[in-house]
Amino acid sequence: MSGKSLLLKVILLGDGGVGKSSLMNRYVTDRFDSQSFHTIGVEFLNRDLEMDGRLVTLQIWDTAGQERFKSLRTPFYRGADCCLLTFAVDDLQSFQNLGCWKKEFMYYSDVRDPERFPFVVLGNKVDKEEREVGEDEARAWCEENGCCPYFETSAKDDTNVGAAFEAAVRGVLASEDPTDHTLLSSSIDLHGNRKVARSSCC
Ligand SMILES: Nc1nc2c(ncn2[C@@H]2O[C@H](COP(=O)(O)OP(=O)(O)OP(=O)(O)O)[C@@H](O)[C@H]2O)c(=O)[nH]1
Ligand SMILES: [Mg+2]
Repeated sequence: MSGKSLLLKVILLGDGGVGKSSLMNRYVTDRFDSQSFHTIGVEFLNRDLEMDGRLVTLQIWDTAGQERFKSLRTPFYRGADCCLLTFAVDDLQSFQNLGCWKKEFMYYSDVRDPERFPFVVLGNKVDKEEREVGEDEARAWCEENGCCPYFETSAKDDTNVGAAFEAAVRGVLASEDPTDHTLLSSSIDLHGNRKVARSSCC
């Protein structure tokens, strides 16, 4: 296994309140807060994982879904390797807005190859009894919008959260030349302090 870690930037988009911050926190810290506050602007957390013998550092960017924060979040779309479009299954409007989120991402991210860019769709809050969006309906949207993978998740119950983020990594590794990505290498200095050096391979 290579000692260098591939740095992948994934970005969580979707309406305010669908659970983006909760999904990121569940995946990175394995915690859930039933009283979480709306995000202002963007926040990010890293998680290391191993996929098919490769070390990957997943840099998860969590954005504010509320419209009033649009100008704070859009500058962070550039350089994303994958976009996780998120809605809540108990909120029809958040599902109907998926197309707008995709458009907003495409407009501001300026991706090199829009046809091949990997999206993953997450229908969150499946632990809730009352649903406004059926699984079939969500899968049909994904089929019509580039056949992106779909996951029914619950940040609360930890349902499919890891699977969704891992699908994002698989999507990136399958869609692009992985040598395009930034490599992080661990090195030891002469004084014995461990440091992380950032180096680009291209
Ligand atoms: N039942 C249930 N509640 C959830 C789930 N995920 C998030 N929530 C709750 O939904 C509310 C909003 O969650 P957030 O994670 O803050 O939503 P967000 O998408 O980050 O919202 P913005 O930051 O405004 O864009 C909080 O009260 C969470 O506790 C889930 O899977 N199930
Ligand atoms: Mg948030």
